[in-house]
Amino acid sequence: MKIFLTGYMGSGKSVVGRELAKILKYKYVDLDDQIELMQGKKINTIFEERGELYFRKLERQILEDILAQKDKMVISLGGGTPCYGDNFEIINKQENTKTIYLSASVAVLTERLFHEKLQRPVISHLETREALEEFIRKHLFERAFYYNQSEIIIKVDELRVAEVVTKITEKLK
Ligand SMILES: Nc1ncnc2c1ncn2[C@@H]1O[C@H](COP(=O)(O)OP(=O)(O)OP(=O)(O)O)[C@@H](O)[C@H]1O
Ligand SMILES: O=C(O)C1=C[C@@H](O)[C@@H](O)[C@H](O)C1
Ligand SMILES: [Mg+2]
Repeated sequence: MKIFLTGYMGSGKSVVGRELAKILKYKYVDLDDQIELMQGKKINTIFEERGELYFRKLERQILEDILAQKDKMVISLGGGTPCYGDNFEIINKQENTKTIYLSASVAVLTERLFHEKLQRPVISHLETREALEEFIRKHLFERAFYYNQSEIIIKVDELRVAEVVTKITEKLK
């Protein structure tokens, strides 16, 4: 089985995905890390040098590579991956996949991302907490349409990472 984690930046796809893979003894792939590895560049640099569209094409290519692999895997998608082109459709078309939306509130995302926005080119220009919150509110509203197409939805605001992992393993039974 391939388990795909979806959700907004800061929802915990990477930290939860890594732990979930350990517990299930599945291979772990972080789509963003994979892009950086293949390009030998940070995502920030790719955005700066080539722009977002180029990044989205890379993201799509790597998603296709992952889908072609046979291993049992946990895949942490990028925050935008399910929202571009037919990325979500090609995931759902595959047999034996589960998609899981880590759903966090605007307040929690703002709190987490304010300290980490510089690694994330989509939000790095937002200087104040208020500007970041306003941006996330609108952006999450647009993107939630895609994230909500995931088969399992976990509300993560009140949960520690280990608790999110436990919830997921229970829902997978
Ligand atoms: N359940 C949680 N409780 C507390 N902190 C959390 C939780 N989940 C994630 N975090 C923290 O939030 C930050 C963002 O998490 P993470 O990098 O996993 O998000 P992401 O969904 O992978 O984001 P991106 O889409 O940008 O890759 C990290 O500092 C992480 O430790
Ligand atoms: O939400 C987004 O559009 C992004 C999220 C990150 O995971 C990275 O894929 C990149 O920073 C873009
Ligand atoms: Mg991540």
